[in-house]
Amino acid sequence: MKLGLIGYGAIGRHVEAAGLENIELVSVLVRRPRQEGLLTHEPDRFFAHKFDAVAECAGHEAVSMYGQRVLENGADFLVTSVGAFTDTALFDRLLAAAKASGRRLILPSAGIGALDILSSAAVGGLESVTVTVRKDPSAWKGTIAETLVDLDGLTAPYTVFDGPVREGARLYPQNVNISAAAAIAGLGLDKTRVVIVADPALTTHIVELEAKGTFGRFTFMEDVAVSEENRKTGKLVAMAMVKSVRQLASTLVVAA
Ligand SMILES: NC(=O)C1=CN([C@@H]2O[C@H](COP(=O)(O)OP(=O)(O)OC[C@H]3O[C@@H](n4cnc5c(N)ncnc54)[C@H](OP(=O)(O)O)[C@@H]3O)[C@@H](O)[C@H]2O)C=CC1
Ligand SMILES: O=C([O-])CC(=O)C(=O)O
Repeated sequence: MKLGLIGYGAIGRHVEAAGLENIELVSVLVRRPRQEGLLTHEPDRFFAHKFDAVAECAGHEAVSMYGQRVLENGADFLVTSVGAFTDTALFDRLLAAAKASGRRLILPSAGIGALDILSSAAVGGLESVTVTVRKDPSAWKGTIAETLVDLDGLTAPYTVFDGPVREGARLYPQNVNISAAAAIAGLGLDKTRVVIVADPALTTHIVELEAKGTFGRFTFMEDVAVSEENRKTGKLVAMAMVKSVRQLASTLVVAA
């Protein structure tokens, strides 16, 4: 199968570098102008290829700029920047494009676990779902958090957001896409709560997911090393994308 990649940063580079059996990576779309190897910044060059699947690891803007084109050209679209779907019109447009072309919009597990339990529990009905994301203050640089608190001066944990995922994932587009994935798997973007914390004691990303429903309840916690390339992104995300891409061409699929 032929794969396209959008984004060649902390996530995309690792997908390119990974062994992908039965998968040929044919082109990588980036933003800053360059043409080297498989890389191009020109969308028309990228879309001149025929893909079976395109994996986005680039950001919300890339989902809205290229998602429809990917699906209309007959490829499945794997989205890591799931927070882009806080824009309902975009989400509906991509779902309609996928349906019309008989392809799939795939939301990989990426930086969060337990989406398998959550989506199973949603079948029977959920009462409450909360995602808590804690990162060190540097991860919140360049975000609206800088207007709320002096990130460099923090000596104790500070909650920079507590509310519905639809708002939190829009305000922190590079940091809490996992909350949008959990919301879409479970109670939806408006009823799922996200708590976002800058914690100066941390050197890792701590993510907690708590859910209650007809099935019972579960709590999930992960303590994830920070990627060297991007302090906003955990190392698990690239590993998970390699797993999700490999599954596209794999005979055995675990945790689908
Ligand atoms: N679901 C999840 O668990 C997670 C999702 N994410 C999402 O993944 C995204 C990428 O993360 P990460 O790899 O750490 O980010 P990086 O900043 O390390 O890399 C981003 C890459 O995307 C490219 N890019 C950005 N915008 C565009 C665009 N409009 N068109 C084409 N290419 C573009 C950049 O191009 P260039 O090289 O030219 O600058 C760069 O190669 C995040 O912004 C976030 O939305 C991140 C972490 C977890
Ligand atoms: O890797 C993480 O910490 C999760 C992340 O950035 C995101 O969901 O956007």
